[in-house]
Amino acid sequence: MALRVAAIDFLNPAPLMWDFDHGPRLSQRYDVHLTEPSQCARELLAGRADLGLIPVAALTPELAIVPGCTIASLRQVRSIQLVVKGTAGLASVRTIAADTASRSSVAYTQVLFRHFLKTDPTYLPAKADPIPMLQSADAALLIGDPALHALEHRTQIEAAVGPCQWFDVATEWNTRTNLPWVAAVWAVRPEALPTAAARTELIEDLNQSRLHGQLHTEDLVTEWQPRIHLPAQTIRHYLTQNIHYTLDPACIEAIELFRHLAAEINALPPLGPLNFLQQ
Ligand SMILES: C=C(O[C@@H]1C=C(C(=O)O)C=C[C@H]1O)C(=O)O
Repeated sequence: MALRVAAIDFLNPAPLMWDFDHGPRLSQRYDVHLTEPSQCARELLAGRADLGLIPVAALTPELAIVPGCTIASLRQVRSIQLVVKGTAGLASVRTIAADTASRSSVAYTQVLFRHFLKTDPTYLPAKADPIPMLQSADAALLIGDPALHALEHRTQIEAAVGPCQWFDVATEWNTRTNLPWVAAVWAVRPEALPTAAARTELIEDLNQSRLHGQLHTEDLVTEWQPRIHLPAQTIRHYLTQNIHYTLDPACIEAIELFRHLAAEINALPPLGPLNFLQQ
């Protein structure tokens, strides 16, 4: 039976998805469903998917992280923007309209304000549409492709709502912790992979797909340009410089610190030691 996969319908996971999207090899063994990050986590946790590319904010002790792949950023991610109206900076923010597609970025923003800045803004769930968001709150938290588009349309947005300051949430985290910012990992319900052979095959499939995707950046730029309507150079830079795809020791340390701080401020339940899928 094919493994049911919940994956994210944004540009950033595209390199991880290369082998799923190109050629029949994986399409026979995996049944992929694309949705938004918060929904991927819901599907995995409800047992409607066996494997999910899920926000690190949604990890639970029952799930196992598949080693090797991540959606992270070493410094500037571009696609997680906290747009603050006016010029008074982060300290002035009392209300944030937040994209409901996000789990990790909302929790990182809560850590930023409550732990680091010692303020506690209110979050207003919103659709990813910067002008109405900024008309209804002091700030807007945009994630994924809508954030990349908003950056391209800064002038129009500021013409409608007035001058804004644009904060890159990954940079804010990295400046304060000296660690990468980690958004998502592949996670699995371990009971879906009862044999060592199945676990080894999954780890190899996902890591091979990442390596192949990273070797095909120019093909991804060509494929995504008509889909996302961004300049080729922006897509290329995003896939090669903004997003970091390897779940290395610094990323693991970052997940641990993020979940520890998020639990301390009661933004997320405590997670305990990270659980990795063993071969
Ligand atoms: C880098 C990004 O990371 C995404 C953001 C997530 C979140 O905020 O919960 C989850 C998964 C990632 O694909 C992005 O979408 O911009």
